[in-house]
Amino acid sequence: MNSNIISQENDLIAALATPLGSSALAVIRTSGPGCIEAVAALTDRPASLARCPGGRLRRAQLRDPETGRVLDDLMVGVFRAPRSYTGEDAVELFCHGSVPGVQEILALLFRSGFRRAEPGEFTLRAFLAGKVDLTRAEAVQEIVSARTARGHGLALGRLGGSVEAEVNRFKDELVQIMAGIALQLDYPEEETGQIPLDRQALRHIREGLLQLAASYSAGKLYQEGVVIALAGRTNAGKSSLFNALLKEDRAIVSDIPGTTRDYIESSLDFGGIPVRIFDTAGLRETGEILEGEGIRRTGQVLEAADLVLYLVDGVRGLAEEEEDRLDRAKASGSPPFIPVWNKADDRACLPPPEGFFPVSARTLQGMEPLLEEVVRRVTPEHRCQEESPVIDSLRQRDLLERAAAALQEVDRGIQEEMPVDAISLDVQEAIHALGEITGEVTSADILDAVFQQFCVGK
Ligand SMILES: Nc1nc2c(c(=O)[nH]1)N(C=O)[C@@H](CNc1ccc(C(=O)N[C@@H](CCC(=O)O)C(=O)O)cc1)CN2
Ligand SMILES: Nc1nc2c(ncn2[C@@H]2O[C@H](COP(=O)(O)OP(=O)(O)OP(=O)(O)O)[C@@H](O)[C@H]2O)c(=O)[nH]1
Ligand SMILES: [Mg+2]
Repeated sequence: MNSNIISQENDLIAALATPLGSSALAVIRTSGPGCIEAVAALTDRPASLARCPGGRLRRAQLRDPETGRVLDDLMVGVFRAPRSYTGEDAVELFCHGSVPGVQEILALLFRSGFRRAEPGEFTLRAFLAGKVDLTRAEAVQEIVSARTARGHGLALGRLGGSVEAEVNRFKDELVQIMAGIALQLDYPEEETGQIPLDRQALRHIREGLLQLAASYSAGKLYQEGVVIALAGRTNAGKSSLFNALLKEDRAIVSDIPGTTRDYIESSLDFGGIPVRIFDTAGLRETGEILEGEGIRRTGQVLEAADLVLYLVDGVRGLAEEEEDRLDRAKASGSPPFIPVWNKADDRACLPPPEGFFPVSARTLQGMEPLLEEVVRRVTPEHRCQEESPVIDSLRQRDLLERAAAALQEVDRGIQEEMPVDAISLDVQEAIHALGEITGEVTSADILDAVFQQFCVGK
């Protein structure tokens, strides 16, 4: 990875900001000092574009200056420093969404003084220009990768500065406390012998930090989601339940055991949690080669699953080897599973054993309690209040925990009546960690690590 991306701040950069594919429009983003003139020189109206005020759109033809060939008839968005996303001069090209067309335009830009933007480089520049703090910059990528409306809403809140505000509030309180300590260090003669540190206030800040850190489990859940697999013996009704959950006729259902030969995957939104759900080949001892491979692949899916819905055909009942399998899974706790008693609509259905959820994939009876249980099982213990921000960055969580640990040291220091200057070091450590979250204090390595995770063009 490019580790000196920050030192190339003045380069002209360009990237496609939309997916490469056939579409109504495609957006190519460019940024850097002089980029307006550089793009203008590639059009049929260079003078007018070079004089174009910021925040305006102009229609133009893009031409290859060497051959005079027209590459596209497009709209050009002009932004003038510092009033742009990056804080630099910037130009956006709204072209026709043609794959070869877009590729030709990018190639022209790369021959004309632009280089390909690194992942996240536009947002990195916005951060370096002081347009956004690091939590908002991270939120930009979190918005792009959100998979449910809920995840998207939480990320939008972070872009709006919900995490930045909260972290700065904690930091300001600590800076106040630090100021009190500094005063005491400056005027030791006025020392009362009593350290003017409000332990209660410090504890309160520490709890707030830990609560925000703990919100990561919820943030991660809404962002990354969970994997749920349907398992059970052949004919239990896995594919029927899969179709019922997806509300579409996706998997083949038949009364022939072994209908599903390989796993099938789909996506669902379970109360805002993005779910990847797998229907698998039914489990049974078999000598048949093809099915044996299907079962091997079922094993792989089950291992990777966060939660397994284990289906039993309630008409047939539990097989002996099945009871053993469930007992073992229960004892080891892995993979976590919910036992489901299917075909409850059938008059011949046996009463469900203790702990089983009776359902019918056919009539959908019993689905509600089952789905509630699924959501309950995948939701982390920590449920945050609706208004409080939820973080989705491991980096931010680690720094919050580091700040909280430093405050614990402060508390210990006060209790053990350590010298004030020693205690102040831990307060400073906490302030420093919070400053790293917002990017107030940071290093090139940290920035590289953060922006590497971005899309190109963001
Ligand atoms: N065409 C386009 N759409 C976009 C973006 C973009 O960069 N370009 N965005 C990118 O993610 C998002 C919007 N975010 C943006 C943030 C700041 C500025 C900007 O130019 N800010 C200037 C001027 C503000 C103004 O004129 O009112 C500034 O902050 O000074 C633009 C978009 C989503 N939609
Ligand atoms: N009465 C009743 N029949 C069901 C129900 N669910 C599934 N079936 C029937 O059971 C048979 C097997 O269903 P599938 O969904 O294909 O079962 P499976 O577990 O995917 O089977 P394999 O892919 O072979 O492992 C089909 O004939 C379904 O119509 C149910 O809730 N009630
Ligand atoms: Mg099946």
